[in-house]
Amino acid sequence: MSTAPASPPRPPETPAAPLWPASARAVPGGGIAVGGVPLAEVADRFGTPVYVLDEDEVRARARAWRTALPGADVAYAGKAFLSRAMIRWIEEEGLSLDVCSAGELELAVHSGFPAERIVLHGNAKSPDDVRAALRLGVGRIVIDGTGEIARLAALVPPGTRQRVLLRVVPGVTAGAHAAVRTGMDGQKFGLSVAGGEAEEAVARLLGQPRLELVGLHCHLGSQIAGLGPYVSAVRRLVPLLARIRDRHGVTFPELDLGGGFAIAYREGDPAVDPDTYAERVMGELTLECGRFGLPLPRLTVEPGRWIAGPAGVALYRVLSVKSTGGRTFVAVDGGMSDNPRPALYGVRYTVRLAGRSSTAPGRSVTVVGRHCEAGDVLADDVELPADLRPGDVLAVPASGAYHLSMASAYNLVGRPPVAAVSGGRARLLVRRETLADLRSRDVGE
Ligand SMILES: Cc1ncc(COP(=O)(O)O)c(C=O)c1O
Ligand SMILES: N[C@@H](CCCC[NH3+])C(=O)O
Repeated sequence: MSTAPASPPRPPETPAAPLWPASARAVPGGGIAVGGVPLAEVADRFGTPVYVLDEDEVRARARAWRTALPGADVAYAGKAFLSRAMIRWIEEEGLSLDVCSAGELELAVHSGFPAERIVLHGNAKSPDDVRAALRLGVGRIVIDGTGEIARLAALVPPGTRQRVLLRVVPGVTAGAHAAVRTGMDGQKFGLSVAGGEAEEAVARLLGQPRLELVGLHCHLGSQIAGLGPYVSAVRRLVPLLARIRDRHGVTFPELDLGGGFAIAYREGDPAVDPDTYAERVMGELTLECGRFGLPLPRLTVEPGRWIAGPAGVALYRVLSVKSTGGRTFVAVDGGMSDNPRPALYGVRYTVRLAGRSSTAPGRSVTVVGRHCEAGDVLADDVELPADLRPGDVLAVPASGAYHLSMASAYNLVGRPPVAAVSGGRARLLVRRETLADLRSRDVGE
């Protein structure tokens, strides 16, 4: 008999987190409502698959970081999910915005986001990215490599200075999957602290009159469930700041510790709590700066998943229910084209019947997508009612981050729409990608 693997120990500062937006309610007579709107209604009105985004949840989550870290700069990482409405909410909540391409940047600025509150990242910024950043006047550009320094300086108009941060690699291993661990040497982002490349780049940057180096940046990785890695990063970066002060007589006004804060995907998963982050990480930063006689820099954090993820619920319709080889497969009308995360990182989700009630007993099923890969699995061994049938609406919580922003046109299915819910009303934010959209790009013979 096989025994279930023990769940990994949860760091004490990361409590189990709710899976659903705070507004989620059971609908009398069956189903689930979010933002005061029954999910079955959203599915009927906009079709499936459809992504539901709870506006109040996004705003509350954005505010949670600002409240936990008064005086700090909270930059939403737009790669998690970006749309005009999202940009407006983030702007109205007083956050900054982290972008990593001319595309994200142009959308933000053309949606009215103030360019001076934008931070541009990227390990391989194209000439278009850099030109757009300078033309639109972004607040800060994060230098990721030594070769970028002279190239950027050459493009800055004479008589002006561009504020920059330098992305460094503190040598901290953290993150839920190898593909999203960026805090240690041996991966493509940033410059090594241990190898000396970071200090060498600081010296070069300080020699560029058109660049104003305002601080260091690091981003350790994503879906980091504990705070230990952030504390370790502070312990590596503050001594570096002291060495820079001793060598160059410069103290930086800013320190950007990136994002990466974990959310829950399944019942019992841990998540980072902003207040505990503030206590532990600001506490450590204050202590370390005091130890080295450095003034406290203004902290920047860059939460992406933590703000957008739990505010999103994906809705699918069941297309087939099939028992074969000892398993029951429930296939839905979306999958790895709208959510590539299970295939990329082996993540498994929570799935609930959302459109009706059922008194049937539960049975264990595997919820799969409609794409042509056996790895297109949304959830393994989840309990769903035994009377589940084609046409039923299923809801997948924690779907707001890194689904649609990484969605593809695989199998020419078309990317799903996004509907915002708030105060009992639903409205379309992003329309469905149609077959006509897909055909219109195909211009050759
Ligand atoms: C530089 C940078 N900042 C912030 C983030 C946001 O990460 P997360 O969505 O895990 O908070 C990322 C992505 O991992 C990133 O690359
Ligand atoms: N795309 C990853 C996170 C990477 C964050 C970007 N640096 C995910 O879905 O979990």
